[in-house]
Amino acid sequence: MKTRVYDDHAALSRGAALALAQAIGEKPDLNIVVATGSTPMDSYAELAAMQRRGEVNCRRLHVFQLDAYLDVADDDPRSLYGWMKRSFLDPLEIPDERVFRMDRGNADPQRNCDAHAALVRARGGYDIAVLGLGPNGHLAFNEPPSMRDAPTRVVPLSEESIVSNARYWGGRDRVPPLSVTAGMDLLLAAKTLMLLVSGEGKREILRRTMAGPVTPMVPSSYIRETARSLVLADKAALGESLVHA
Ligand SMILES: N[C@@H]1[C@@H](O)[C@H](O)[C@@H](COP(=O)(O)O)O[C@@H]1O
Repeated sequence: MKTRVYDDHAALSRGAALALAQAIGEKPDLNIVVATGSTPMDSYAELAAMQRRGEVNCRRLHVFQLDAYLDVADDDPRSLYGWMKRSFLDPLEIPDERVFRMDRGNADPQRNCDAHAALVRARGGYDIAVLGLGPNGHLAFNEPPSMRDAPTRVVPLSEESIVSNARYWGGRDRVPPLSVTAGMDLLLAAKTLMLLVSGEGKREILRRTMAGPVTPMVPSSYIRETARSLVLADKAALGESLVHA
């Protein structure tokens, strides 16, 4: 695991966009899986601004969906696909045929998960995973406890995730209770795993991610086991002890 420290959220977003642009410049059709959530939104906007200036071309990327709420249709604006479309696919002008959704059309959602994981593997795995850090250390919707080899699967949302997503749904009772998520196995196998972390509210869980025990109770702690992981964090998230570590 490597760490890059940024002064604030704006610098983190520019740094993440630059890192992505460099990788895309080297391999324009790379396989990327992208988080929704608030943290990476400005990074995606920076990347889109770079594309408008002709500094990067993201139109040939292969984009994989990271997670989804079960039983929420893709055309619902609150779906995670809808969020990815607005924040990443549309601004970067990525055509539909280069996007791999977590197809939830099958009556058996686990079969969809298995098929999606097989597709990711058949296409060579993720080159880049852009991830956010859940309040309880979840990556995508790999809620604690999740082992390092947890597969792509249906997962009930944890209480922490329900609370943190309640603002998007108009109250905790309206948050969909089930999700599908890319597995820890796929995410940890990414050639580059970028974890974006911003703000003081993430300080304690980032400390546990980087310096606590490696444990299924903090799924994000497994990123320490691979040299292919990169934490991009602002000083507010890192706090004094980790900034100077
Ligand atoms: N399932 C999503 C994750 O993909 C996201 O990365 C994380 C952090 O979200 P945020 O960046 O808003 O803190 O929580 C959500 O529940």
